[in-house]
Amino acid sequence: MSDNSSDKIAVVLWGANNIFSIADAGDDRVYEARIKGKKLNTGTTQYNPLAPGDRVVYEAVGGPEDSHPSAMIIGRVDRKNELSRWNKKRKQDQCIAANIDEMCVLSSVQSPPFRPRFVDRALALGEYNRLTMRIVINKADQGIDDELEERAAYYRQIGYEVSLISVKEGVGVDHLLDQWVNKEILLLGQSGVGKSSLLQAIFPEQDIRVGDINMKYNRGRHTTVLAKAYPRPGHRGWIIDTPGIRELDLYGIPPEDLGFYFIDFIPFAERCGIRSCRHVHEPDCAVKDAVAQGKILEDRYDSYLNSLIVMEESARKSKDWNYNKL
Ligand SMILES: Nc1nc2c(ncn2[C@@H]2O[C@H](COP(=O)(O)OP(=O)(O)OP(=O)(O)O)[C@@H](O)[C@H]2O)c(=O)[nH]1
Ligand SMILES: [Zn+2]
Repeated sequence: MSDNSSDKIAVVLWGANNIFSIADAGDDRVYEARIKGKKLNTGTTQYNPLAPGDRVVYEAVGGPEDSHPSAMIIGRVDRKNELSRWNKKRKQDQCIAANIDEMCVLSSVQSPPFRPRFVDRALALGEYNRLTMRIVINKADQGIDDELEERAAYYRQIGYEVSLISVKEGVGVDHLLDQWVNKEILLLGQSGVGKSSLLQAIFPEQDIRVGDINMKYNRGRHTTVLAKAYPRPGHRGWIIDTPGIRELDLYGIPPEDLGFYFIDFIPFAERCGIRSCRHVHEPDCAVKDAVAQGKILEDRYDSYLNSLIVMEESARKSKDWNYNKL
């Protein structure tokens, strides 16, 4: 549905078992909300009708004096974009977050070491979903070696923002926050890179241990809180944490299209001898030539091959794989 000027609109912060936490910038309140009539008409077949970042039209239940305000959700405002994944158990598409202004791929210099495969997979997924992306490398206090320096320079050269920060030493965090004013940011990162530490630094008054939510609403059911939005003071933007995302797969992308989502390949791929070139063993492959000439970073090509093998494997194995999502 599209929003009407008289509607009350709130942002979904998170949800579990059809109970949603929604925040209205207008009255600066957070409501515990349920869907009116149990089912929301969203026009999609996703497992979850709402995800963090969704704008919803709602009606407050009770008065403004209520210390635990509750609400009924009447509709969902059309999404400008979304990131979803395949829920293997339910065999259904599951939205991680909606209306994302920037997807931030968080990694670290050491412990855990910088993982280019994860970063490149995340970038491909973001490209596929037409998201704007930033790479943030935390733990800069541990010292950046030449290899990582080269990698960061390459990412910048192909068009991604790269930020080097140290949450521990407070370096770079304020600059990031300046860039994120009035934006909705989705944070993705592997365990241990400092995602909770970053969130805690940004929201010192919040208790970032997300396990609590799961325990409260998760008894006997198998719902994981995939993502949770934190509104910045004064609703000057939202930051969405993804505690329930342990791994990323390139859901939705047909393996033969993967090359389109490695943006540094695109100018070369147009010159490949075969139109449907996968840039593996095909003759006259301009992408492979560019790798040999150092125009494409070899390690990015390794990331591509690595993902392609995994995707082709799972496409063969699984009939659940939804090839024709788009
Ligand atoms: N040296 C250094 N250590 C950091 C920095 N930021 C976080 N750490 C440490 O890295 C470890 C992991 O940080 P967390 O914030 O728990 O990482 P996480 O990404 O939330 O990991 P999970 O909780 O497993 O998802 C902790 O011991 C932090 O103190 C940093 O900038 N520099
Ligand atoms: Zn090719």
